[in-house]
Amino acid sequence: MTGDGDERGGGGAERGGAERGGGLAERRGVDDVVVYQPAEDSGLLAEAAVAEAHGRVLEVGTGSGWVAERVATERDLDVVGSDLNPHAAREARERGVEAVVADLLSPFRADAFDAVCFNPPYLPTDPDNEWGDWMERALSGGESGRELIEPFLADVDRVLAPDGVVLLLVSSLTGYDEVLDLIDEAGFAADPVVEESFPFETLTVLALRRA
Ligand SMILES: C[S@@+](CC[C@H](N)C(=O)[O-])C[C@H]1O[C@@H](n2cnc3c(N)ncnc32)[C@H](O)[C@@H]1O
Repeated sequence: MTGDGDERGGGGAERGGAERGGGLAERRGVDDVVVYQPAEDSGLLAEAAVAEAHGRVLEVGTGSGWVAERVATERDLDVVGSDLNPHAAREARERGVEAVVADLLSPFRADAFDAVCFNPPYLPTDPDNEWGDWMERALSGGESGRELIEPFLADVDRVLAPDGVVLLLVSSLTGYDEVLDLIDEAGFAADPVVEESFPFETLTVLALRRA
């Protein structure tokens, strides 16, 4: 998505549980529900994944499940979505996507996937301004913008089958060259698949293959 955190979330996220402070939503355990809804970044990841994915596919941070659903239906591939946010996993399942609650790649076994897609939370965020809710989890990449990208890249080789591909969305706000360095350190070579510029950022989806 384009611009700052509000713009990224404003078009892309839906806030549920309107009643707060002990209201019905909180009593039902759904206070502060936020699931990131498809936006420009989602569209770019879907375009790249439809073009490049093969075999068994994992979408990390699936949010609404919209990207995973597109890959499954347009390519007739077996796709699993995962998200730290249980409300997202549920929404993805309601869309027909097999989805699980997971922290990045931790529960998945070695060599499990032929393609792994990720549109990470990537906005650099001042720690004093972090909201600590599901919206912040969907948007914030911590102070550097790379706090989710770093552990993802450090572990993704493990779950990737031979000849596997990783499709990673990168924003210029996150530090493109710094992400390329992390990719290199993780033993991958990167090729841009799709790229689009907006007033405040350029979004690129990179295809990573073992160097
Ligand atoms: C920018 S949103 C992308 C959502 C969806 N893939 C899309 O493109 O529309 C990032 C997603 O990553 C999820 N997320 C954040 N931290 C995570 C973690 N540690 N493990 C898995 N998912 C995480 C968020 O809940 C959110 O759904």
